[in-house]
Order: sequence, then C-alpha cells, then structure tokens
Amino acid sequence: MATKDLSQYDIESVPSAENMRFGIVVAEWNFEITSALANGAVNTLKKHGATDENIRVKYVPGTFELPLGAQYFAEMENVDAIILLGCVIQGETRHFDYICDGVTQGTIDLNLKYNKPFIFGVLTTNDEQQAKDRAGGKHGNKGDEAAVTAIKMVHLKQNFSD
Ligand SMILES: Nc1c(NC[C@H](O)[C@H](O)[C@H](O)CO)[nH]c(=O)[nH]c1=O
Ligand SMILES: CC(=O)[C@@H](O)COP(=O)(O)O
Repeated sequence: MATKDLSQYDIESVPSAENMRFGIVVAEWNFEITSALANGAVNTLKKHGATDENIRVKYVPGTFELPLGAQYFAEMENVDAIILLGCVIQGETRHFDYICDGVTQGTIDLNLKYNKPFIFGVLTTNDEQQAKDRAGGKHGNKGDEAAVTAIKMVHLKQNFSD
C-alpha cells in the first residue's frame, strides 16, 4: 500500500487556530529529523491562524521523555493541545520496541488523564532514510500532520455540544 503523503490534506476541513494555544515537546535525539518535524508543525499551526505567542516549544533528551515533557505542559501551562515530536530509528537491539511502546502508551494515558489532545507525532522507522522521507521528504512532514490533528481535536472539544 502506498504511503500517505503526510502533508496533503483538505485545507478547507481545518478550522481556524487563531485562538488556540499549543505546546510542542521535541525530542533532541535525531535532532536533524525532529527539528524538521517541529518546523513543519509550527509553520502549519501558523498557516491556520495560530499566533507565535500561542505556540510554546520545549525540548527533552529523547522520545522516551516526551510524555513527561508533555505532562509538564499540561500541569504548568495553559494550552489547548500538546504535540509530541520524536524520531525513533531501529538499532541492533530491542531498545527501539521499548521506547516506541513507552511513548505510545504514555501518550494514550495523557489524553485520557487530562481530557485534552496530546498528539502522537513520533516517527518510528527502520532506518534514517525513512525518517528523512517523513520529515519534509517524499512522504511529507509528520509535523504538519500532527499540527492539523491538534487543531481539529481542539476544535472538536471546543464545539462538541454544537
Ligand atoms: N534510540 C533513540 C532514543 N533513545 C533514547 C531514549 O529516548 C531515552 O532518552 C533514553 O532511553 C533515556 O531514557 N531516543 C530517540 O528519541 N530516538 C532514538 O532513536
Ligand atoms: C532506538 C534506539 O534506542 C537505538 O538507536 C539504540 O540502538 P541499539 O539498539 O543498536 O543499541
């Protein structure tokens, strides 16, 4: 099955993010990739109306620390959604599996604990090229996808009773 282009979406389906507040937590591991994801997310949020002052970016050492960094945002900042951005690349051992499982379950737990969108913007790839392809390469930018998802989920919550 062809890989979806992560940056292709129906622009008309995305609400305005003008009054939305976002936290973005970025893993420093594979920083060439994760910084590209962060740039994609910030640019997409602003493309849909988010303001600079409503976009707060913080960094953690690795993807395994993303859920705690995201929880700091939920506890200490007034944000409507938190985007988690990381890149885990398979090595020689099963460490990859444990990081991916941890960040996945941690993100799910945060969504339900805080009743707030925590968006899973983590690349989990077999090699560096697959990561590059999804951080502004031939398959788009997962940061773009995460930003659009965040905007839609905040809008869903804010307008759920409509
Ligand atoms: N191998 C990768 C890591 N490893 C580091 C962990 O995320 C974590 O920081 C460490 O285990 C200490 O708790 N992190 C990534 O983001 N990407 C990798 O490919
Ligand atoms: C995903 C990882 O932690 C990985 O980069 C570590 O590499 P290795 O499994 O070869 O120790």
